[in-house]
Amino acid sequence: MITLTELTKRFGTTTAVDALTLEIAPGRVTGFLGPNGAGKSTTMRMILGLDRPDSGTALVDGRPYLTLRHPLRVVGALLDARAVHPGRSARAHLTAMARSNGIPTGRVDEVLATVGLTEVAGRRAGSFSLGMGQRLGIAGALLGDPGVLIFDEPVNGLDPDGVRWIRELMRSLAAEGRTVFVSSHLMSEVQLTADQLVVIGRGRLITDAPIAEVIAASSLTAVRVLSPEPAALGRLRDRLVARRRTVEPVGVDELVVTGTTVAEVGDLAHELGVRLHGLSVREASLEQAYLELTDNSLQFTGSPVGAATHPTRIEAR
Ligand SMILES: Nc1ncnc2c1ncn2[C@@H]1O[C@H](COP(=O)(O)OP(=O)(O)OP(=O)(O)O)[C@@H](O)[C@H]1O
Repeated sequence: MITLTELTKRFGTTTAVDALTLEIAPGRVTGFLGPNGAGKSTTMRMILGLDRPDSGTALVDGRPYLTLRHPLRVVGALLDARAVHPGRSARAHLTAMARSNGIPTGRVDEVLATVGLTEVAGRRAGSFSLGMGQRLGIAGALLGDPGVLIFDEPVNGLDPDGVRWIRELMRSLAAEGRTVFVSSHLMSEVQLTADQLVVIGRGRLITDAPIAEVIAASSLTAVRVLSPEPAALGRLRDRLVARRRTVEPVGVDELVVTGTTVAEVGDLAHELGVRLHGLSVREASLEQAYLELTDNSLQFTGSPVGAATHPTRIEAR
């Protein structure tokens, strides 16, 4: 469990993280999203004691990271896969980490096998490809068998096999009851991997909800209703409008409703005795839902190609 309370970090006049209050629960993968500069890395760095909050607290299993006697046994992290001594072998790197955290060195070979690096364990980490470096970073995160895992952009630069491997690893870590907190800019990947979504913009919390709810709440998610009885369909429309749902009639026998669910429309139709010939949902993609959510919090935005201007900074509204 990770608990953030009013967590705040300023760099000069920039408030990178702004009174963030949040609980990241065990047993599921929580995707951490936000536009560039939203404060994701800074939040992760504060959880790991690498940046000091100006105010508020970040606790891992109820304690500040810096008070943990053997931190790797509580929380494992992959922040920057290049943060490895290039002259050391993968095995020597992990062995040094294990020793400094009171972890039996026999564990090193186990994690090397888990991440598929056994064969190259004696090679210098500096000679590793990007994907091998990511795997080594993940081996380090898993070394202490921690209950909490934090990954910052773990699939950056990986090939499709590597991406799938990380997805399956994160799912299995969560299924074992661990807390898995992962940032990414790849929406399709987050949609496949995460259960819960935390979105921040300009350092502030925008959303903390299950992915399915975020998608259902998008204005681009719509329920389509077909009925052979226009008058009855009109009654259904009136009732939905009274509930402040957005209803768009298509001809006399069809409605497209947003801000609702199939269950709500189906139940209402049943209650009003409306005969239905079709009830289906057209789901927004996570990317569409995310873009709607972050529309107001983009810090840097480009102009359409051809407009010949440079990216501009948008001031807070
Ligand atoms: N060490 C630092 N010194 C000064 N400003 C910083 C520092 N670290 C981060 N910032 C600023 O804090 C804000 C949040 O940055 P952060 O890297 O946490 O965002 P992010 O959401 O991880 O972005 P990205 O998706 O681009 O990685 C940005 O405005 C950034 O420029």
